[in-house]
Amino acid sequence: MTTILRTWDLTKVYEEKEIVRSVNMEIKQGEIYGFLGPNGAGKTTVMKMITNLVKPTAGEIEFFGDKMTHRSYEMLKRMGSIIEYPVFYDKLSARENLALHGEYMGYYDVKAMEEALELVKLSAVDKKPVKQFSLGMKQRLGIARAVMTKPELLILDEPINGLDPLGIKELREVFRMLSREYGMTLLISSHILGEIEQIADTIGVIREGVLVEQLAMDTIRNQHTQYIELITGECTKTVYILEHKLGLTNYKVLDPRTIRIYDDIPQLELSKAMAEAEVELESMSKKHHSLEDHFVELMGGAGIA
Ligand SMILES: Nc1ncnc2c1ncn2[C@@H]1O[C@H](COP(=O)(O)OP(=O)(O)OP(=O)(O)O)[C@@H](O)[C@H]1O
Repeated sequence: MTTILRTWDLTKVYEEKEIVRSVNMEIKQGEIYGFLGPNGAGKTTVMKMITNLVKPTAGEIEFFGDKMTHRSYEMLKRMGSIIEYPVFYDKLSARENLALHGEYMGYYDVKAMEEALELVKLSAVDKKPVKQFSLGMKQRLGIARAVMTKPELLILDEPINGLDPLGIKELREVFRMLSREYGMTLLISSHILGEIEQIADTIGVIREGVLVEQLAMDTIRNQHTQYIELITGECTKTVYILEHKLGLTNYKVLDPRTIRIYDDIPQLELSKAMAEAEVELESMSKKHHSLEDHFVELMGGAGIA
């Protein structure tokens, strides 16, 4: 897969504080990259640097292998974005807004405009001024405006923020359509895991300006599947059996009574070994380590789900 965007040690300092710290992000062509992190983690700042709204303090950004500078106008034309809230002429209709934008961008193409409105299901909303639009409609119009010029990379900062469940569902369908049918690459930020995990191919997690994880969703799902949880009053003895009798290494002692085993071992074999060593177990159960658990751990307990 071709890399469309890569950042090398991207850093931003505001008032002597590193808001973004050496971020190495890699976005592949055609994927949906979910950029996840709690409020204030630095997502918007990274996106602003990518779209040339803010100058990096250090580090580099490459778009299709070419280094970006603040004069890379041709590269920037190949990106579409909505950073923070989209602003419109609110007395004008959706079509009038798109037409104005097209003229301004030197890209007046009625067919592209109609296609964009169709894509976000706004083509039937004819004369209504934008000020009468719901938040979801405004977000969709923002997307229509951003995709009208057929960008290769679409950057959306918290597009789902404030939307009701129906609005979220509609937007998700738009994202999938853009990715699958138009082959567009999407970088979407959110502080809510549930919104991102359903659509992202890759997830990048940012915490206090540091990219703490960047992995394919499939890998994350496979890594965090099942484990066996043991509750026992004889933790030390149990650990000894796990290591020396069963040769297990991938386990975690959660507290003096709870052990989680991530190694793949049949429960029967485990209980037999414990019985032979006369270890008393209060319980043994197979459990699922949810993605939510994983991300909450990764964020150091910050609620992002
Ligand atoms: N121009 C600025 N000057 C000083 N500090 C700033 C500036 N812009 C952002 N910050 C600070 O940088 C930090 C990261 O902000 P940023 O908006 O990038 O985070 P975020 O992850 O997008 O969060 P949110 O979802 O709340 O916008 C915050 O602490 C913010 O106060």
